[in-house]
Parts: sequence; structure tokens; C-alpha cells
Amino acid sequence: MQITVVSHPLVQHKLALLREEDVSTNKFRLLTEELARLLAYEATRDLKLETRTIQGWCGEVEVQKIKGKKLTVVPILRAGLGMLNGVLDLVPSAKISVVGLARNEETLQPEPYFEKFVGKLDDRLALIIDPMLATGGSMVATIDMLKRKGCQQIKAIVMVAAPEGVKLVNERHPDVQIYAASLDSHLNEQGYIIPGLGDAGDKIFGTK
Ligand SMILES: O=P(O)(O)OC[C@H]1O[C@H](OP(=O)(O)OP(=O)(O)O)[C@H](O)[C@@H]1O
Ligand SMILES: O=c1cc[nH]c(=O)[nH]1
Ligand SMILES: [Mg+2]
Repeated sequence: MQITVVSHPLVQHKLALLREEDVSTNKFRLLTEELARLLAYEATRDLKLETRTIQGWCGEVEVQKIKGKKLTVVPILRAGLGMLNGVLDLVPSAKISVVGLARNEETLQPEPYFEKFVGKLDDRLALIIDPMLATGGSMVATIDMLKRKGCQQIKAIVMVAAPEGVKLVNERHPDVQIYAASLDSHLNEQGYIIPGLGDAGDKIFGTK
């Protein structure tokens, strides 16, 4: 399976706090942002560097800088927005592409309602962010959209993944690596991840 489960103690501790039944909206939001930051750190580990010569305090010095700097962060609305600031803390100059998908509660199919992509996608690494990878339908639909626009390098960052969703993404898009804080047990009949987090969008936005 193309999934990297980040076992860092800070990641696992924050995930444990997120799973508490009585977690407040404020705490859920803060933890989501913190977790996104840590997961993005891991997902950007293999960004290419290039050597540059700069003027330092004592003369010229050779330094390593990120090559190209072309990156787009792709939050899947709504819940992905909760992770956005955490990721932008690490890559503040990244451009943002937005995809709106709502999962139909009966069919569990993603229904698109918005898309706005930045330019030059063929030249960028796309970091898709969404707290939950359940059936994988929303993630696959987002990757399909990005690839249709020419994007060739895509990574997915989620907080919690279900094996069903990882399998679907792996089958449809074997080139896309998934980064997660946890690979959970399974989906229930309503398509919710068990043990999961419940409805991440509702918890971040305070709806329901
Ligand atoms: O893997 P899937 O089965 O597609 O499910 C995962 C999707 O469901 C949730 O969003 P939802 O559609 O509930 O919308 P929201 O973010 O507005 O709450 C979640 O944030 C993912 O986008
Ligand atoms: O467990 C799940 C599945 C889909 N969406 C969520 O917010 N949670
Ligand atoms: Mg969604």
C-alpha cells in the first residue's frame, strides 16, 4: 500500500486528543492545524534541493534551497480547509487550488460543486489535503481533476485513512503517495471510518 503512516510521537499524541468524544470545536480545529503541519513536514521530506551561492555575513556561502518552489496546496472543501493554515506555515508561498466536493450520504459518491485551480499545474507538486480518506471517492475525484489539468506530481495528506480508501487510490492512482497519522480499521455501513474521528467537517466548522 502506498501509505506512509507517520509514527512520530507528537503526531500520535495529537491524534489521540482528536479522537476524544467530547473534544470541542476549538480544540479540534487547533489540533487539525497542528497535525497538518507535522504531516506536511513529512510529505515534503523529498522536495528537491539545489545549491546556490549567496552573500553571507562573512562573504560568499553555498546554501541549499528548494528547487523551483512550484507547489500548490489543494484543500478539499470543506474539511480540508481546516488543515490549510498548518500546511501554509511550512510552505508560505505555495499557491492554493480549491476543490469543492460533498459526499452524498446515501450513495457515498462525491458530488462536485466547486473548482478553482492555479496555473502551470504541469510544473507543480500538488499537495491534496483532507482530514478523512474513507471510501476514497473524494480523493480519487480530486486526483482525476488535477491530472486532467496536466498535474503530474501529486501527494495526499490525510489525518485518518480507511483501508478501503487507500486501496481505491492505490488502484486508480498508484503514483500518488498518501501520508496519514493513522490507517484505521474499516468503514461502517454509513461509510464512516472506524474508529475514525466522526464527521471531521462538522467538527471543524461546528455544524450539527
Ligand atoms: O473518502 P470519501 O468516502 O469520499 O469520504 C471522505 C470525504 O468526506 C468528507 O467530506 P464531506 O463530503 O462530508 O464534506 P465536508 O468536508 O463539507 O464535511 C471528508 O472531508 C472527505 O472529503
Ligand atoms: O469517517 C468519516 C468519513 C467521511 N467523512 C468524515 O468526515 N468522516
Ligand atoms: Mg468533502
